[in-house]
Amino acid sequence: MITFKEAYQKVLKHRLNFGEEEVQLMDSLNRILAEDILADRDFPPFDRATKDGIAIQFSSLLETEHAFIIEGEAAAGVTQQSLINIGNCLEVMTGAVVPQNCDTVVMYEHITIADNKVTINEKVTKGQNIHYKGSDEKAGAVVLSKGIKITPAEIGVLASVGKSVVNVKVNPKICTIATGNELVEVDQLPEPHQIRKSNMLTIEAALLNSTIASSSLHLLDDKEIIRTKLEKALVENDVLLLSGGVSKGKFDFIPDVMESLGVEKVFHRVAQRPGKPFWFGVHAKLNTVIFSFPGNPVSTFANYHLYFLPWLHTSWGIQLDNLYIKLSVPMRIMPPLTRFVHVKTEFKEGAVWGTPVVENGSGDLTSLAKADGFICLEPKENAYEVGEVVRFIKTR
Ligand SMILES: Nc1nc2c(c(=O)[nH]1)N[C@H]1C(S)=C(S)[C@@H](COP(=O)(O)OP(=O)(O)OC[C@H]3O[C@@H](n4cnc5c(N)ncnc54)[C@H](O)[C@@H]3O)O[C@H]1N2
Ligand code: MOO
Ligand SMILES: [Mg+2]
Repeated sequence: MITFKEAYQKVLKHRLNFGEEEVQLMDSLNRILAEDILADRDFPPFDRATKDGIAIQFSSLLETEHAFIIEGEAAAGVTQQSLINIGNCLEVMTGAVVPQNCDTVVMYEHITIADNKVTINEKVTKGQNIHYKGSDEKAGAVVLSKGIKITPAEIGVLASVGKSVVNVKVNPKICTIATGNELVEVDQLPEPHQIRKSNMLTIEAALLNSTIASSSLHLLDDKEIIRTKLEKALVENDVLLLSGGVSKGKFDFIPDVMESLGVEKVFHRVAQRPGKPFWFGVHAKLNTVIFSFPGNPVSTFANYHLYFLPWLHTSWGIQLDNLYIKLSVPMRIMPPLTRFVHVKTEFKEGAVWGTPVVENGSGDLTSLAKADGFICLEPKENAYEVGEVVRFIKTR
C-alpha cells in the first residue's frame, strides 16, 4: 500500500490540459483567468478631484485675505473646464476632471460661500484632494495576472479596462457516479434497508463551488450494467468521480470493470484514514482520469478535497494555498496510516485553532456539517501537542 504523499504525487502527475475559452464578463466569476490583463489607459485616466468643493490655483492663496470669485463649475462626466482668471475658483465635484489652471481642491466643509465668493477657513496644501492621472497604474501595466481566480474584485478591474469578454481556463467534463443497490433518490422514502444517495450530491455541490456543472449516473451492483454505463461515460467525459464499490465486498466491482475497459490502475488503497480503499486510474487513449472514492460519505468527501481539488487546480496550472492551523487538543497518531481528522476552527489568541468534531467514523455523514475542514496528521512517535501547527484542508 502506498503512502498518502506518494498517492498525491501520482495523482498530480496525471493532470490534464483542458484548454482555454472566451466567456462573457459576468460568466467569468469564480473561473480561472487565462490571460494577463493590461491597463488600457492610465489609472485614473485624468487628474480626478477626490472631494466636492472648489478648485483653485495654489499660488493665488499667497495673497492674504484672498476671496475667490466662483467662475463656474466642473461636474463629473463633463469635459475638462478651465479657470479663466487665476485668482478665481471653480466649484468642482468628486470624480470631475480637475480644471485647467487649477492644482488644488478644497472641500466645501473648509470654505464659506457668500455672494458668489469663497473664503477658505483651513490650512491648504498644494495638490491636495487630487488623484493624479496614472498614479494607480500606467497604461500597459499588468493589472491582473493569468492563473488567478476571478472574484468580484477582479470583475471590477476587468470591467474598468473594457473586458466584456474574458479568456478563462476551460472546465473539465465531469460525471459523478454513485454505486450501490441500497441507494434511492432524495425524493423517495427509503425502505428500512435502503438509504438516500447523498454522496454525489455533495460532490456535485462541491463542483459547483468551482463553477463546474457535472452530469450524474447511478450504477446498480450488476457487473454488466456497470460495464455498459462506464464504457460510455469514459468516452464522454474528462473525469469520472465515483463513490463506492472499491473495497473488498463481493459486489465491489468497480476496479475489475475499470481494468476490463482498458483503464490503467495507477494505485488502489492508500495508507490513510478515512479514504483508504481509494482507486485511481487513467484511460490513456481516451484521456480520461478516474477518481474512484470509497463509498463511506466522509471518505468520499475527504478524498475529493485531498486529491481531486489539487489535481483540478494543477490541471488549470495553478496551486491551491497551503493552510496551517494550531491543534487545540493533544493527539497520538500511530503508524502506519496518515490520519485526516475533521475539525471545527476558531480564532483565538491571534491564531486559528482546530478542534476535532464529535463523530462516529467515516459513515457518519452528519459530522461533515459540523466541521470546517480536515487536519492532516502523519503518524509519529510522540503525541501531537496542544498548539502544534498542522496542515489544514479547508472544506467550507
Ligand atoms: N473487508 C473489508 N471491508 C471494508 C474495508 C476493508 O479494508 N476491508 N474498508 C472499509 C472502508 S475503510 C471503506 S471507506 C468502505 C469502502 O467501501 P466501498 O468503496 O466498497 O463502498 P460501498 O461498499 O459501496 O459503500 C460503503 C458505504 O457507503 C455508503 N454509500 C455508498 N455510496 C453512497 C452514496 N452515494 N451516498 C451515501 N452513502 C453511500 C454505502 O451505503 C455503505 O454504507 O469499505 C469498508 N469495508
Ligand atoms: O476509508 Mo474508510 O473511510 O476508513 O471508512
Ligand atoms: Mg464495499
